[in-house]
Amino acid sequence: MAVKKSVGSLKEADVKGKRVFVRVDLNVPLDDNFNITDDTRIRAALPTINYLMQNGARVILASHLGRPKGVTPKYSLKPLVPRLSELLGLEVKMANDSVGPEVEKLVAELPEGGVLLLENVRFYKEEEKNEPEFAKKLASLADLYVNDAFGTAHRAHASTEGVAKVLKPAVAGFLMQKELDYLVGAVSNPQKPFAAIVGGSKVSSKIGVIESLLEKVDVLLLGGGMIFTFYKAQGYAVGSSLVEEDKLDLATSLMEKAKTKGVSLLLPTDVVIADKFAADANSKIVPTSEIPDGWMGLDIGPDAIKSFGSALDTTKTIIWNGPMGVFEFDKFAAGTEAIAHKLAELSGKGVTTIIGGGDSVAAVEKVGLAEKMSHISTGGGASLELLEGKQLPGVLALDDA
Ligand SMILES: Nc1ncnc2c1ncn2[C@@H]1O[C@H](COP(=O)(O)OP(=O)(O)OP(=O)(O)O)[C@@H](O)[C@H]1O
Ligand SMILES: O=C(O)[C@H](O)COP(=O)(O)O
Repeated sequence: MAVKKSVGSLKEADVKGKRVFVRVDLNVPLDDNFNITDDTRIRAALPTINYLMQNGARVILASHLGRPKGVTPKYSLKPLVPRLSELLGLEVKMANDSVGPEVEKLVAELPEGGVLLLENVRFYKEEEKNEPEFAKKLASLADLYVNDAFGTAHRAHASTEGVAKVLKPAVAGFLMQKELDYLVGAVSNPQKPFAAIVGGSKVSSKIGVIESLLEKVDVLLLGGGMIFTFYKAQGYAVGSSLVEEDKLDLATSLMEKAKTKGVSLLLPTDVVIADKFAADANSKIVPTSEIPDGWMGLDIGPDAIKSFGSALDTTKTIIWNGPMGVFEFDKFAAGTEAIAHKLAELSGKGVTTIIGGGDSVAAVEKVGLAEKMSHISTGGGASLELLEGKQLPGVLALDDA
């Protein structure tokens, strides 16, 4: 079955005066003083909330934060209220619970265009267990369901999946739709040539993505820690670089598969090596075939940056998942940053550039290029699962278009 992307649209729902239950992903990072350190996910939820407010809906927002076990004050959503209110230009009301009489009263008092934020749905163990009774309690609060929590759509939880089965219509919000348009639409029906750049630490966590992309792309560029498993599989010495010994055969078979499919698979020809895994390590640049004992590859080298750049120059669609090196250390961030700059440049020339979540998004944001990309996913695990060709339970449960 093709990955579902055609879902009921919010634009077609009648929302005036209606109580609308909106599942958002406000799982944002907070520091020790409960300050939000990255509000991307809050801003990404605004188009749907603003639309509902402007169209006279009574908006009930539900989200999780972190992975609490039971009621845990440190995972309360209360610290988000000031920022959310500021961004929406209205005073958002906060409930102390996510179900029950107090919440029902606050919902009943909500004016048209008003917004109520429920407390962390994961304070109830029933949420992650997707218990139908809990889903029914959530559903009883509203007249229709909107899922805009793309980042949590790979979880079959009560507020992401269970409630969509009992509260109808159940439609996608604008963020959810945009994520599906890019991560399913643009990837399954790309403008060609289509290139994928896959990095990150281990090949084991990216097998599904690489296998699925090999069916679709013309060019596959590999970077990050996983390349050393590919090099070792070809008989090269890789020093103390990250290697998954039990994945050597798999690396060989992925290279063979690329050949059979006519995919041009490029591995970096040179690497930046370090004498220890640390920000202040000594470093040098060597051809990938000449890594000395005791040294480890922590970034792709300048020749690789050049050849990756030329391979990308002729493409029309690019998807990127996973950093090219240990970009958290400045000394080993050049490869990842160069790819981010290349994609920004190509975006300006009309190439569709999609950043598939997780650390690559953090890297693009670090260099201030997020605005330049066609699409930056707000989902880590969710985007990875979509790129692997998996169905997301939170999407499957929504009405068909
Ligand atoms: N050569 C390398 N050696 C060791 N670690 C590396 C290397 N290159 C990149 N990494 C590390 O890989 C990590 C990211 O890997 P991961 O597989 O989690 O990528 P991701 O898919 O972008 O992230 P997420 O899993 O959060 O979606 C980074 O922390 C980075 O430091
Ligand atoms: O940050 C995420 O990836 C989502 O909010 C999902 O969170 P979870 O991994 O705790 O389910």
